[in-house]
Amino acid sequence: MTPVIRIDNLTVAYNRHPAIHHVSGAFAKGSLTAIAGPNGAGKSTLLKAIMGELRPVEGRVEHRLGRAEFGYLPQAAEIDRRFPISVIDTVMLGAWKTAGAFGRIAPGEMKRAGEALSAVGLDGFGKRHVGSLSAGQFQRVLFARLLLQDAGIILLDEPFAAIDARTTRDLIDIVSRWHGEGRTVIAVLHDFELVRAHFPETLLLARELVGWGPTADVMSSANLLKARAMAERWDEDAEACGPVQAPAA
Ligand SMILES: Nc1ncnc2c1ncn2[C@@H]1O[C@H](COP(=O)(O)OP(=O)(O)OP(=O)(O)O)[C@@H](O)[C@H]1O
Repeated sequence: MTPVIRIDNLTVAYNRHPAIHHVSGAFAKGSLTAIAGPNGAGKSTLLKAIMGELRPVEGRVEHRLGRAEFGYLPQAAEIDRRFPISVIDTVMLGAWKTAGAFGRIAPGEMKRAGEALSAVGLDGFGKRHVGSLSAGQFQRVLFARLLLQDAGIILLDEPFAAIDARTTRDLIDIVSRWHGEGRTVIAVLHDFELVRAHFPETLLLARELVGWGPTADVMSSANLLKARAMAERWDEDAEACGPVQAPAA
């Protein structure tokens, strides 16, 4: 295995309370990994630490990748869709890597944005305001933006939450295509059926690491029980840890 991201004894805290604690391991280049675990297990925190958005209080995330190599889909709840922006302009935000000085759009990017919208089944939606879309349509737009960004590492936070079965199927097809193209995909998921059906690797988290490896091994009944017990124990016992965390520069 060729590791593309190594995690070494990683602890991330909010106001000195650890959200994830002493996590170590590595993501192989081209792997497709689910991050699973109970509510509050630290899944989103781990994703943000991998991106460099949160700074560890202990340990480190190691890679040799620039910011442009990371494509990120935040949780839907973190996005304000009242911002007055069209569908096509939202997709074009994925082209920032190739945008010139003062955000000038490189020739051909508009065409690629249209193609990305087609690929997610949203032909003809370009001029619509994002606030007018259904949750599933908006998620398709965010996938189109990732298609345009063309990143080597794709981080998805609950990409299939609150969307219907057909949209989920279509978006899983895109995830599988990214995997087939050799990209490294890491997705936070709460739906264990989806994890078992579509994700070869799983990182099971309950603030501490419960297991990390082939999904069939990691998602055992014993590990899931352990994860639940660990999460409940942490809720009661979470202690202050390390210095106050500063936001990443
Ligand atoms: N900005 C923040 N400030 C303070 N505490 C936070 C912040 N973000 C998350 N936390 C806390 O850190 C812990 C881990 O949160 P995180 O969102 O990473 O978990 P999660 O596994 O993604 O949860 P869920 O499945 O509910 O989305 C939780 O106890 C949460 O309340």
